[in-house]
Amino acid sequence: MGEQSSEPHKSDVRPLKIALLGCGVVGTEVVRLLVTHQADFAARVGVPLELAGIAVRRAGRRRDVPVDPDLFTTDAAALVRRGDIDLVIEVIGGIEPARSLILAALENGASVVTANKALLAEDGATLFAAAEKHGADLYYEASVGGAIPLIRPLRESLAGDRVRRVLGIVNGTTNFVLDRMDTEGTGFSEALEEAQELGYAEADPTADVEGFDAAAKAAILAGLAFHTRVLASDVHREGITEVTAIDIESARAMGCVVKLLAIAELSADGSGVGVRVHPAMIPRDHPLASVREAYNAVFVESAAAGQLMFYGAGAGGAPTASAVLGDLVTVARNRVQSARGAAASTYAQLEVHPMGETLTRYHISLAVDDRAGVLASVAAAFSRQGVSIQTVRQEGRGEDAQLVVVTHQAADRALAATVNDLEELDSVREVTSVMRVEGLGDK
Ligand SMILES: NC(=O)C1=CN([C@@H]2O[C@H](COP(=O)(O)OP(=O)(O)OC[C@H]3O[C@@H](n4cnc5c(N)ncnc54)[C@H](O)[C@@H]3O)[C@@H](O)[C@H]2O)C=CC1
Ligand SMILES: N[C@@H](CC=O)C(=O)O
Ligand code: NA
Repeated sequence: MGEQSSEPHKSDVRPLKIALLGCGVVGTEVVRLLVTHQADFAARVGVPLELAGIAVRRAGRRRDVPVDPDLFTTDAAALVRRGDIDLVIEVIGGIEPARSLILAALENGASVVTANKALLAEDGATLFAAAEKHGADLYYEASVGGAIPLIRPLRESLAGDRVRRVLGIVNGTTNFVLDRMDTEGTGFSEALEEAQELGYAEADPTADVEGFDAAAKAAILAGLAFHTRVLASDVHREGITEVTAIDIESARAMGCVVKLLAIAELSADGSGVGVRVHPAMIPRDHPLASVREAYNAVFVESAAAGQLMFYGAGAGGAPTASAVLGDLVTVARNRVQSARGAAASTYAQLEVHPMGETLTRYHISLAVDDRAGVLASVAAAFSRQGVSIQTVRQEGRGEDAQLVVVTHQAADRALAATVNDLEELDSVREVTSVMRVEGLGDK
């Protein structure tokens, strides 16, 4: 920062008091930045912001934050109910006690900033209703894409356009793991441990590697993009635990890289949305292929704006704290002006279509017998499900014979049924790799 107020705040102005819930990876950085840049915050908001309490799970732990130790409490419920608290930052994560604490804070009239995508994608409606009822703000920029401004552009900048598709990498941990597997041949567990040490992973990293975190983010993005309500449980979800070194090699052989993608699309007739999270191969010259380490990137396609791309640090303490503090300044400014941000817009009430109806393309590698007629039997399996093949090539001979098939677009259900059929063929010794392909065009 470094920017200073040209007019120092007046000492008789009542500061806005902040309760911080959780002092882990993100919370620690929030405190550090809030304290270090106190004067800038006061200048930007118009009144000083004062950290009035920090709720932690365990008392007495040595914490590397520059504040009075008396601010720490293990009684988060009492802290959010205090009459002097204006703003609450929730960075505990998970469903409970975060939900009860946010509801109590809103009932108490405080505005809330949260990074908690799991909670928003499970029960955001209850939280937004409480914010509305009590005339408070509920902001959540850090919940998707860490530091990257995504919530505000969708909620405000694109509010006059019609979004058709959102496609991106929204989980830093899995991108970090897949990137290490691809570029350095690192094993899955080793790469995951490194991501945990760097503070990217959720408290339970299953949420990352099984795609729950990305599914929650996809639900939030889809809801905002299409003005509807989407829950994490509506999202088709596949994580990266089944991605093998063979998949990564197969992708490389076809000039692709494997990424965990989150995709939300409006159906052709606009009557519904499809929302999915799964690993997919994308061409190495696709912009998403160059998203490395824990970075995130999201494409938004809309009717008037065309294609927009948002890129940046999707995880980590300081980047996430940046988004939290951006929201904090906004809700604090609103409070100073006795104003509120716009309520959540969910008027469209779109149906969420099942994955089976979604049009996708598959890359399939098969270990096959190397004899006449095998290609015909494989092609027949595709044809039985009405799936058109774009390319097929044989690699290796004899015991090493492999067929690599890339399909045209088809309903995902037909592609999955084709894979089942292939597994039953005598001439197919093993289906060695199956993965969806994105970014090759729609046909
Ligand atoms: N770490 C990251 O890169 C990002 C995290 N987020 C979200 O930010 C939130 C916080 O994440 P992290 O800081 O990484 O998690 P963390 O696990 O490092 O920190 C959470 C803290 O909350 C504390 N806590 C648990 N129960 C508590 C209670 N009842 N009262 C007070 N404190 C309690 C824990 O002891 C822990 O210190 C989560 O919702 C996460 O999904 C969002 C974007 C990025
Ligand atoms: N665990 C998440 C943190 C940010 O949301 C991730 O890895 O992206
Ligand atoms: Na963000």
